[in-house]
Amino acid sequence: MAHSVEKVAVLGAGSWGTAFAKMVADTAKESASGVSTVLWGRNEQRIADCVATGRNEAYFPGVALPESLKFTADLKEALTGADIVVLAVPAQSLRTQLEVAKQWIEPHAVMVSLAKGLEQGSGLRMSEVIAEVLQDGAASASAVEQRICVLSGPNLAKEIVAEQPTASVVAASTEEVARRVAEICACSYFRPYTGTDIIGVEIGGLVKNVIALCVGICEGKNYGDNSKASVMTRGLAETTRLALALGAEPATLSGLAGMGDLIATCSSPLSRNHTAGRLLAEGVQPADLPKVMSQTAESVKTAPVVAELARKHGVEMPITEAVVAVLSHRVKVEDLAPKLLGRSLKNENASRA
Ligand SMILES: NC(=O)C1=CN([C@@H]2O[C@H](COP(=O)(O)OP(=O)(O)OC[C@H]3O[C@@H](n4cnc5c(N)ncnc54)[C@H](O)[C@@H]3O)[C@@H](O)[C@H]2O)C=CC1
Ligand SMILES: O=C(CO)COP(=O)(O)O
Repeated sequence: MAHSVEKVAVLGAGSWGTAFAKMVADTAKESASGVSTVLWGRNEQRIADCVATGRNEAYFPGVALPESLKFTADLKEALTGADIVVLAVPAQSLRTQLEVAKQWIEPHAVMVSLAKGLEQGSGLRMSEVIAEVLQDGAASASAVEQRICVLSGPNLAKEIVAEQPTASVVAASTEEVARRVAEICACSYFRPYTGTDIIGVEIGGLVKNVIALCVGICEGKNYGDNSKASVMTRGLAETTRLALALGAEPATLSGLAGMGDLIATCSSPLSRNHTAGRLLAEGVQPADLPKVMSQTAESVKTAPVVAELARKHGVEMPITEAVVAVLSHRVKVEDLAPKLLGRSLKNENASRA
C-alpha cells in the first residue's frame, strides 16, 4: 500500500493551512526529501498575490513563505498526483469542499484533517465526514478509513509561522499511515507524535475550543487565574467524559491533543475561540461575532453540536451547556458563573470520567 510521498496538497489558504504548508515545505527542504508542496485557496486574487509576493499578507503580513511552496487556485492542479491531501478548511465547509474535490483526489492519497469541529446537522467528526464523502461503490469502507488521518495539538498558527518549537499528534487507524504523515511535517520547529486514537485526538481538539470560549468570557469579565484554571480543569474532565463515551483512550486526553491544546488555547490571546468569549463578555452579540472577527472561531457553531452529542450519549457537560446557553441568549454572560457554581455538590474524581 505504501506509496512514497512526492507531492503534498494543502487545501485552504487561511491561517492554519498557510502555516501547515510552510511547515511541509520547510520539512522537505531540511530533509532534502524532494517532496513538493502546493497550497490551494479558493480566492483567485489572494492566490495571485501569494504567487506575486511569496507571502500570504491577509493572514501573515510580512512573513516570507518558502520559495519551494507553490500556490494555486486550481483544485485539479493541486490534487493531481498528490499523495497526501491536507484539509485546512473550517469544519462546516469541509463536506462541500470535499464533494467538489473528490473527483481529482488520487485513490491512494492519504487525507489529513486539520479542522477542529463537529459538523452541524450530522454531528459527525471530520474523519467521519471524510469517510462518508470518499466512500463510493469503488472503495470499501475500511480501505477509505485506512487513508484518513487527523492532526491536532497546541498549534497556534501564528507561533508556528514564527518557527517557535511546537509538538502535536497525528492519529490514523494504523501507526504506519500516521508515521507517513508525521514525516512530512517533522522539522526543526515541529515535532509530531503518532498514534491510533483518532476519536480522542479529534474530541480533545474540538471541545477545547468550547472551553476556551468560556475562559475568554472569564477574561472579558476580569475574573482571575483561579476562575480560568477551574474552567480549564473541569473542562478537561467533561472533554474526557465525552471522549471515553465515544471510545477514546484516556491517555490521549492528558496528552498534547487534550490537555496540551487546552492550555495553549485557553491561555493565549492569539486564540480566536478565546477571543470570541472575551468579545461576548464585552457585549458583542453572538450573531455579530463573524463580522467582528475576520477568522474562524469553530466553537460558536460546534458547541451546540457537542452538547447534542453528549446528551445522546448520556454524558454531562455543564460548561459546554452553559456556553450553548450564552450563545443562544438563554443565559447572560454575567449569569454564567452562578449557573456553573450553583450546581449540586459532587465528588471531584467520581465525576471526572
Ligand atoms: N489557526 C490556527 O491556529 C489553527 C486552526 N485550526 C483549525 O483549522 C481549521 C481552519 O482554521 P483557520 O485556518 O484558522 O481558519 P481561517 O479562518 O484562518 O481560514 C479558513 C480558510 O478557509 C477558507 N474557506 C472557508 N470555506 C471554504 C470553502 N468552502 N472552500 C474553500 N475554502 C474555504 C477561507 O476562505 C479561509 O481562507 C479550523 O477548524 C481551526 O479550528 C487548528 C489548529 C490551529
Ligand atoms: O486550535 C488552535 C490551537 O491549537 C487554534 O485555536 P483558535 O482556533 O481558537 O485560534
